[in-house]
Amino acid sequence: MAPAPIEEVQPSTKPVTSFSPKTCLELVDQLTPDQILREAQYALDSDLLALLTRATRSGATSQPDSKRLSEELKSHFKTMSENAHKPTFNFETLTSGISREIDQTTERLHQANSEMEKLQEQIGAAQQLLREVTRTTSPPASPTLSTGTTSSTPGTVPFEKLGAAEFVNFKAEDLDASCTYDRTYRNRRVAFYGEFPYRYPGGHHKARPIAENSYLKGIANELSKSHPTLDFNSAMVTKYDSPDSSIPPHSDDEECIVPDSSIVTLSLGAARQVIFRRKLPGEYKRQVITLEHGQVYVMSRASQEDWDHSVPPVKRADFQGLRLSVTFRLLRKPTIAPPVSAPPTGNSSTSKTTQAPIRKVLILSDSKV
Ligand SMILES: O=C(O)CCC(=O)C(=O)O
Ligand SMILES: [Fe+2]
Repeated sequence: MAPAPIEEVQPSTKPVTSFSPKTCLELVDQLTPDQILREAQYALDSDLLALLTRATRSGATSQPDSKRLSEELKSHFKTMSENAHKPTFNFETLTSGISREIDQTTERLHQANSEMEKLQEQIGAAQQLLREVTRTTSPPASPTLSTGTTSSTPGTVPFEKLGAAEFVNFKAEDLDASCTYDRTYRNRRVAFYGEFPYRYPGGHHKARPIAENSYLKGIANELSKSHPTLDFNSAMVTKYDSPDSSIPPHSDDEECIVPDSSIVTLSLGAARQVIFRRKLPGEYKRQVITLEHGQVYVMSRASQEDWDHSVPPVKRADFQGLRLSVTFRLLRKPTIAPPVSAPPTGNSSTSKTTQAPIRKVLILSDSKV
């Protein structure tokens, strides 16, 4: 059977009236449910009407064309129903927009990071330059001995050099011959004499009084006579008898040295250098003194917190021979730990010397070894 011809449908002849959105809403409010349905149907029809009009105008009366028209209608309805459920914003557009923003921000972050790295490099170079300039241009500090219990300020030096006259007649060889050395380090020997034992990182010495009428006693007596304010109760003789003989950087900061006392060193024999370094972080200062025979230098115990000192090795060709130093210190009376098994006495007025327990500590500071 031949398909019925499609009648041409005239577009709606309804008069076109324009309403403001407000009026439209008011009108919709007044419609009954049936009227709303009819209006919706009309809106839908007007789309269909337009399609049918287009199809008939183009003479689509044959079967294949009517099939095409029906396909077109189906696809039209499909699109309409899909659009009806689509959200008002496009999710994909939104996410791709956001990821583009993220990419741009990340790129800007990378640029900022590399700028920051460049700046840090420049700051490092500037700091290095400043250190160099400070090292080469800082004027020598005035030789003010940093004494007292507080730490020294960068402007002061940790030693004071005293005159040599009183000790020039003492001989390094004679002192060496009269000493009994009680410790031998890698390249120097040490003889300790004192009322109390002396313990430091890397070594310790038992108490051993300076013998009356000994050569060392003569030196100690001379020191007490010529510098009566310098108080000491021990003397340590160090023997440097080769170019390698040296003492590494260290501080005489042991607890057993009386905190506000002075540490006095006499140099006998060949001249050697002593190097002082300020050891606080961020502060660079170095002082070198050359000690001749008979010279004395004094350091405060407090300065040991901020400075270290050393006697470096010398070149073989520069080695001038035997040097002995004698270091006088004021040591504390050691505290005695109570016997481990002793029952509690219940006596709260226990003497101070029996209170401190023996503690084993791992010492990580530099040593005199
Ligand atoms: O020999 C010197 O001048 C330094 C000795 C010294 O630093 C020490 O015995 O602690
Ligand atoms: Fe020392």
